[in-house]
Amino acid sequence: MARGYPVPGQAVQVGDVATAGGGGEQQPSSSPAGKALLQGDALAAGGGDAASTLPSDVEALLGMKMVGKTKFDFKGKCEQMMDYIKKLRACIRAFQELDATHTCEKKDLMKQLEDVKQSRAETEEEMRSKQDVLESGLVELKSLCAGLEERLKDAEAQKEALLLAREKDAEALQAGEKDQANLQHSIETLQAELVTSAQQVGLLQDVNKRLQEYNTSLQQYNTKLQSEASSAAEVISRTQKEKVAIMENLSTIRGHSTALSSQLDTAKASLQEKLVQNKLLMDDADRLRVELQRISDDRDQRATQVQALSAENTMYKEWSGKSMAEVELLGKKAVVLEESYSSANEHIAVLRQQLDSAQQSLQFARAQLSHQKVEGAEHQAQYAELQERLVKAEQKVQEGELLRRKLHNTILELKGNIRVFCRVRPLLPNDEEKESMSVVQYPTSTDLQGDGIELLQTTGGPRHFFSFDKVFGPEVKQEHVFVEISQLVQSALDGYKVCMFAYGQTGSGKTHTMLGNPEVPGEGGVIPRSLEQVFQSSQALSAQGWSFRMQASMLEIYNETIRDLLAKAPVNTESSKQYVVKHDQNGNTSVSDLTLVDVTQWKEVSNLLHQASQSRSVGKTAMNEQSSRSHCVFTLRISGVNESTEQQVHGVLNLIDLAGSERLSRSGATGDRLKETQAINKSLSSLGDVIMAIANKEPHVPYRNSKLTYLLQPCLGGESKTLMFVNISPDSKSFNESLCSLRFAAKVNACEIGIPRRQTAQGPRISELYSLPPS
Ligand SMILES: Nc1ncnc2c1ncn2[C@@H]1O[C@H](COP(=O)(O)OP(=O)(O)OP(=O)(O)O)[C@@H](O)[C@H]1O
Repeated sequence: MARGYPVPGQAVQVGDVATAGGGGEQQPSSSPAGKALLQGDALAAGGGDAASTLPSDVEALLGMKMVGKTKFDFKGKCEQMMDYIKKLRACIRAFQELDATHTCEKKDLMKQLEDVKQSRAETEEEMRSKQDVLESGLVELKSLCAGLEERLKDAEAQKEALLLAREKDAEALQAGEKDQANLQHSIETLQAELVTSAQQVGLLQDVNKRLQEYNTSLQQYNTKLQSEASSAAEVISRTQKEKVAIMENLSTIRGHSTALSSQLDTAKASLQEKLVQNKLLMDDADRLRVELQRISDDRDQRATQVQALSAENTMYKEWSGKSMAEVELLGKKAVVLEESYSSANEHIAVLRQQLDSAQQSLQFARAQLSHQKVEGAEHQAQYAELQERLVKAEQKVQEGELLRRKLHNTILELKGNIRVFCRVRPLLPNDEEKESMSVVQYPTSTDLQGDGIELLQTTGGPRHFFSFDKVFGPEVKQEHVFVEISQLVQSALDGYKVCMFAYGQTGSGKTHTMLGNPEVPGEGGVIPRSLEQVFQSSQALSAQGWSFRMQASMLEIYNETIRDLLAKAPVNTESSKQYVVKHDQNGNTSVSDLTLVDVTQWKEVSNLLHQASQSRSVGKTAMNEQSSRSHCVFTLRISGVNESTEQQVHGVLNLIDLAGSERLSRSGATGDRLKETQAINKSLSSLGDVIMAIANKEPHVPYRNSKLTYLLQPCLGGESKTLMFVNISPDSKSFNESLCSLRFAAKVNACEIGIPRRQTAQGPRISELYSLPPS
């Protein structure tokens, strides 16, 4: 830790609390002394490779013993000590440089890591968006393609239906044509038949005519035969007459008559034959007439048929004409459909081309993606490597930090000073001035960063610079504050007496720092965090044979009276008890009648803290809604035994939230509040007197002037490792109080109280047996 230590002899004022003395207020300066120390120093000479050689050297350095020429060669020992401190400082500077290098390297690595992360995130984002676009395009194309394929299917189905219909129509047409041809043929046949029938009719008419003629001739022949029969009868009569005559000539004529009778019979037979023939001819004529009638009927029927067929033919011709039109229409439709089919085919081809190109671009994108995945994997590997390096760097930084703290602690132990941490609270909404301005500034020069604080009045005037072991700004969280004190807490388990107290004006954040709000995660202050750490570490140590007994007590000093905050009876009613503070020869402090509670885990302590907070004297003041009107002391006594090594340790952890100093002129307190304020200011003033006496190395230190200073005697007198938080309100109205507090803290910081003692039988420090939680 590179910080300017107070220059002895410089004027310090402790304001209301402390009187003027030598001190810690400084002008800002970066000390070149450290560099000078390094020059010629064996450790610093390592330069760039100090990191590799330093830890073992440091261990050697830490193990170094001061040996004088003789037992009483204090001067020699002192010189060695000074030399040793110089080396340690040089070592710390080397570690700080190493630390700075590691921090830079860490920052670089973090930056690289961030860059890689960002570029990777960008690439991934780009790829993702590209992939999204392509995938959405592909999905669109696929859906379009699917739509078109569906349409194509529909069109094909339509086309097939149309082709089927066309085929059917063509078949129907063919059938129609066939029918037409058949009909034509049958018409022709019928026409031929008609012609034949007409010819037959003509023939039959001819036959009829000829038969009529034949009939007429037969009738004429009959008439002739009848005329011949009458002429034959006349002949007979004449013959008769002649018979007579002839009878006379009968014999003659009889012969002649028999001849004539036979001739008549023959004629009669021939006539009969002719009649039969006539009848037959008449029958023939009738039959022919009937036949003619049938033929003419047939002809009529055929003519009707022909007419019907010609009508049917005409109708069919009309119908076939119509179906031809339909066929034509269907053909046209088919042509149109074929056209749309071919255009759909073309469209599909175009879409297929598009799909192909989209698939190609998708493939390309996939290739790009896989390429980028490979790149991503490379980035990942780089990232992992960087992270590994980062982890290593962080480890180095942590190791360096641990070693730095160890060295720093060793120096402080050797110096025998009270350590002082300054904490500035943020401006609060209820700070008196609405537009209150901070009067606090922090030096930015690297060797003072985190250690320096400047106070300057808003109205101008001189700057007041102070440096402490650590300065926490308003933004610093509880956990970061605790990181800085965790080593000190650990010392309690090592058998040291550890005392931490918070000092500052009322409302400056003492209770916030010491107790905080343990119920809210991350808001717990030093007390809950220290106890949690102690319990955790003691549990971890049980694996190495350690068993611990821990006892907690809590008291408050209110109006110079001690009150037991863990007493069963209410604090105000147990007046009979006399709480007397005693210190034994080993520097152990006890308070008679004080309740001691065995605790084994944080939960139990948490309940105790809750109980104590109910009993504590708290009131509303003009400066703080919840002002602590007493000094509150939490004590944890730790006794540890290691059965395997027979080691014993007895540590004490004192955590004190002091009441806040306040100016009566500002607080305007009256009545009980006035009495409280006066008691608080008196005890704080006694604390200032004690500090002044120690700082001035006076033979008498007035510890007994107040209960507080008497209780804190072992802590202030060099028996314990002591740390003081000086809490500051940054508002301009609190300038004077802040200046007083800082001056007092600087004085405390300059006090040499001696080297703390460890109460243990033997063996290494417990904290060396296990690693501390990472800071
Ligand atoms: N570092 C901080 N961050 C945020 N708030 C803080 C901080 N320090 C103090 N406060 C707030 O400031 C107020 C006063 O703080 P706190 O009660 O701790 O002061 P105090 O010094 O204990 O006062 P008193 O002496 O009167 O008891 C509280 O509301 C507290 O929450």
